[in-house]
Amino acid sequence: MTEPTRAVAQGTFDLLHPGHIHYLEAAATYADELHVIVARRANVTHKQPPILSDRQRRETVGALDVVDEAHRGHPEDIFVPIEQIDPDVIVLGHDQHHDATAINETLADRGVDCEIERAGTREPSHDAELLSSRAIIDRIIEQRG
Ligand SMILES: Cc1cc2nc3c(=O)[nH]c(=O)nc-3n(C[C@H](O)[C@H](O)[C@H](O)COP(=O)(O)O)c2cc1C
Ligand SMILES: Nc1ncnc2c1ncn2[C@@H]1O[C@H](COP(=O)(O)OP(=O)(O)OP(=O)(O)O)[C@@H](O)[C@H]1O
Repeated sequence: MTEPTRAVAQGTFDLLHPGHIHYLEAAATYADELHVIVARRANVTHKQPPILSDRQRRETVGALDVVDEAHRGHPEDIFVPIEQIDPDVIVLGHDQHHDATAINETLADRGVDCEIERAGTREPSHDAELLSSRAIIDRIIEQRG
């Protein structure tokens, strides 16, 4: 019997919304199993840190039907979980700043044979739909602050 293929998605996943679901469902189409790496709070330096703890974000993402396993990210070396999961494909989010060429070079250096793909964008389906954790926080501050 052949081994199931594995896709990896990754991100912060603070305050889940339909944009996250869209990304995870898109990533799941690339393989038999979807593994998600949830970024450590200390590594979220390109924007405001998440409201929810590392553990809560991992447990919530892991409870979604589309996700086979959610992993807490490594604190120092983001390629350690990748080496452990040994995916067939890493699916980047539509707006993620990561450079696919640089990731490919590191994967080759570390002996991981893996493709890089990029998921598409989910547009709002109605006026009030919020597809960003930051936008949800702004709405809370505006309405309850
Ligand atoms: C291939 C890959 C592996 C990653 N692994 C980790 C990890 O082990 N630990 C971690 O804290 N973040 C990890 N990240 C997440 C990044 O550190 C970054 O915080 C994340 O991409 C933020 O995405 P967002 O702005 O879409 O939430 C990884 C990112 C990539 C592209
Ligand atoms: N509207 C969307 N369409 C497609 N993918 C999305 C959408 N929103 C988020 N994602 C994807 O979900 C993953 C995790 O996203 P992240 O945790 O950064 O959420 P976010 O809501 O975009 O955050 P923030 O609002 O704080 O920037 C990323 O790969 C991101 O590209």
